[in-house]
Amino acid sequence: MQTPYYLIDKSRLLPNLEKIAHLRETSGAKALLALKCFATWSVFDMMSEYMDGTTSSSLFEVKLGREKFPGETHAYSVAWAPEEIPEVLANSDKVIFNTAQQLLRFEEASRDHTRGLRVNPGVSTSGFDLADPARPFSRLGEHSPDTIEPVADLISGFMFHNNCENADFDRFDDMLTQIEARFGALIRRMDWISLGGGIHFTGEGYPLDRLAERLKRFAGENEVQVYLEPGEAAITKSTTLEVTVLDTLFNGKNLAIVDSSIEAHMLDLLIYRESAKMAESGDKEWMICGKSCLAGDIFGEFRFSADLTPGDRLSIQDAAGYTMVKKNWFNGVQMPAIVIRELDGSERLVRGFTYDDFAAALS
Ligand SMILES: Cc1ncc(COP(=O)(O)O)c(C=O)c1O
Ligand SMILES: NCCCCNCC[C@H](N)C(=O)O
Repeated sequence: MQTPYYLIDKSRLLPNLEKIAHLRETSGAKALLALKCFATWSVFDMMSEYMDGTTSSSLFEVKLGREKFPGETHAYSVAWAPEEIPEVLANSDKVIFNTAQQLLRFEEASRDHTRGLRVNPGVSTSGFDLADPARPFSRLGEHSPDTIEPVADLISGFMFHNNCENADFDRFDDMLTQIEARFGALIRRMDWISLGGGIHFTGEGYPLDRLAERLKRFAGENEVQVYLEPGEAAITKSTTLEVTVLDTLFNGKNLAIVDSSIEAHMLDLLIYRESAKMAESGDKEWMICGKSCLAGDIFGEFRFSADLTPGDRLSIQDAAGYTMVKKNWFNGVQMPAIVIRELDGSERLVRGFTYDDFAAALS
């Protein structure tokens, strides 16, 4: 297979999905895939056996979820445009408004639809200001019970999303208790509550059964159906970005240039200033660099058992979340193909990209 390509390995996806299924069974919560994180629909047939549907952040994601992922389709956007509403309603089971003003603006049009409102609890867990939903002056959801109360009869659910890569169950538990203290009276008037994504419950050692117990208790005490919206947790560690070394040089450090670009193919790492991950180890230190013209197009510094030479193949780990959905044509660098490794080990190319795709992205 010609590199670069994202390799989605179903045998590495499966353990995440099995944990999701266990959580659903033991807690009663429903799990919706957050398409903003991962929208590679060629594996939706498998994922939909373990999950209840999708949630979205735009009209196009709503339509993709409805078209490609059996089950429930939740439609959320930070702001809906009037012209989007008919298609949003036609393609979703629930529509979630970000503000009371949006809800009132589209009240008549959406009257026959199941409706919800995003609530910002003002507490969050995020190591990144950029991804902190409760950052100062956050536009993400209504903050005050006083603003929500007058519109509460127009909706049947709330969506809270205030976690980001949160692997600390006690912190989650504590924040949920704070949410109940502040919004409990309103929550008990609802039929369903989404607690969003950002809970790293498929990670190694996460106390899944404590989470299940907490969700079940929350649902029981408030008499609501709970939803979770996992993105990263659903696909973590399932995928690699397969690349080839094109050139090497020494400039105070050993540098290897690969046929990919962090800017174009793993943009989140650059945005959040994180290193890529490599499975190898050894005593040979190499900096792995992208082939775009950006001086800082660097995947990271890694150790290998042998020095690298042109033609060597490398697997950049954990390359599913917020990668394929954000890939771009910067520098016209060859966009990685998408390959699926089936459970029997066979590999199939599900999407390749050509010069025509590059040219068609602009006019
Ligand atoms: C409303 C909402 N739900 C779910 C998610 C998915 O989060 P994660 O991929 O961290 O699980 C996000 C992330 O932006 C979100 O904003
Ligand atoms: N690995 C660095 C942080 C990634 C942030 N995750 C994506 C965004 C998140 N779901 C959000 O709530 O904005």
